Amino acid sequence: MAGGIRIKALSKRYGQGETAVQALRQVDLQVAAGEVVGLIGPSGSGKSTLLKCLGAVIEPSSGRMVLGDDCIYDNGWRVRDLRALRRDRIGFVFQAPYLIPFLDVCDNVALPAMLAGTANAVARRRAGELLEALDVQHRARALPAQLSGGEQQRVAIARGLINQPPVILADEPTAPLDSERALAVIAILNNMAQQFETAVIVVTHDEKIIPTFRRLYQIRDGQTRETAGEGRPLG
Ligand SMILES: Nc1ncnc2c1ncn2[C@@H]1O[C@H](COP(=O)(O)OP(=O)(O)OP(=O)(O)O)[C@@H](O)[C@H]1O
Repeated sequence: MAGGIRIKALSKRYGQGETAVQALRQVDLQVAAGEVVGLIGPSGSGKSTLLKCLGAVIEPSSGRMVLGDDCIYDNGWRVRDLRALRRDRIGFVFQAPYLIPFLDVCDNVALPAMLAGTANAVARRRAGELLEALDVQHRARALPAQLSGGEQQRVAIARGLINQPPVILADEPTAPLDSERALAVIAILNNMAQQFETAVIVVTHDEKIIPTFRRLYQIRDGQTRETAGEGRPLG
């Protein structure tokens, strides 16, 4: 597989001895470039732990993860610079947009590219293109507080895409949005996935968007099960 992400027999245990918690047990998951999958499961089932392992925020206890053609973890071995990996190859979209209040929309989007060493003018031009693709270019000079919730979330998606990461991890990206805006965000993630060949994983409890996924992973007690989704059309 040229792009995308896959994990094999990934396990994560927190702590030691009697108080240890086995949060993930031999999880397998595979998302191709251009694909959007849902990850659902009850509270405490391991969703956040899985997302943090996929995002190289925490290290799994065992198992293998491959991003594109590169092995990231392999049973105790790991790539040296997880920080660079997170910055350059993983896009995060959260429930709250976490925009920087004193930077305008364009600079909020451009910042991760600037931090990765892209010249400011190039980063801002790329930010402008993404804002256009997400239909918020008219708000480029506004401060985040001047935007609606849906606009802020689109800006956060643009920021997640600025370094053209092969993987986007979205944690409850539609929770605060009404039905129409929630479906619009999922439509955008689908378009972006296809346009930029990005693998997108959406953790969600949101009943409004679950029927839109073609493929879902259900997680329970740290184990995943792959199911076919309804794949309901988005527009
Ligand atoms: N840092 C930690 N130390 C110890 N145990 C943890 C830690 N983080 C999570 N856990 C435990 O691991 C299990 C999985 O937690 P996780 O946060 O991944 O679940 P979740 O599905 O994301 O839950 P929610 O939907 O409530 O956020 C739970 O039993 C939780 O108590």
